[in-house]
Amino acid sequence: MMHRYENREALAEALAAGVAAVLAGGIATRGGATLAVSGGSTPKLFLQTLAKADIDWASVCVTLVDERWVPESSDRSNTAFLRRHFLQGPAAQARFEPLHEDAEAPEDVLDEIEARFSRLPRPFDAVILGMGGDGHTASFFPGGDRLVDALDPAGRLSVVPMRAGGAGEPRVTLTLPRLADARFLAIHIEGIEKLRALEAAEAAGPETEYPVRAVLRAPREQPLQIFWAP
Ligand SMILES: O=C(O)[C@H](O)[C@@H](O)[C@H](O)[C@H](O)COP(=O)(O)O
Repeated sequence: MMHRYENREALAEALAAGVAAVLAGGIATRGGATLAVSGGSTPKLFLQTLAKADIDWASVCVTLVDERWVPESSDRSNTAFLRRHFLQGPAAQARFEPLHEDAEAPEDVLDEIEARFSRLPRPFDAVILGMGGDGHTASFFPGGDRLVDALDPAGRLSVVPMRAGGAGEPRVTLTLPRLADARFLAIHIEGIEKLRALEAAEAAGPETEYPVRAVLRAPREQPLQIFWAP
């Protein structure tokens, strides 16, 4: 289902209101809620808006859909981005589950990260994905060395490392099955270039070409929500 807004402010307000309602619903019915968000640049305004929502943030667990393997002191760190733009004000009460640990390579600590994520409630209440102009989402990059594992709908892992030409540093990413069963699943994109890339991804073709296809094609009870503004 496609939601188009006149501008990015209106999109941020609408998406934040929708996610806050989903989280409040999770808290009311299950006593807690889980939210996985994307890094990159697009989510900043949405996250700043969501952080002010009047919900019981202490009952919310927040995590990332993917992380760049850099220390938190790096301006490439999605964790640092979240701490700066989201885990502030009321939302500072949320519990943050990091995807990164202090180690040279993701493989050094992968078992610990996998174990932590396997203990989180499943499915997530809300997952908000971004998308790159090359059709990647989370760290499902075209040409990624673990792309097939990450997109395996029957895969049992929650987290895989990923290296790809377009990715910069090594990444860790939640896997397709861990993300695609979210109660509320959204892709948030802005700008005409990303809209065109999404349209290209909606056409027939292999998932390895535009990995976001795996998300677009995942069978779901509730429709995937796409949020776009120019
Ligand atoms: O860590 C990351 O890089 C993201 O989670 C990634 O999947 C992001 O959503 C897209 O690359 C879009 O990024 P922009 O919003 O910066 O265009």
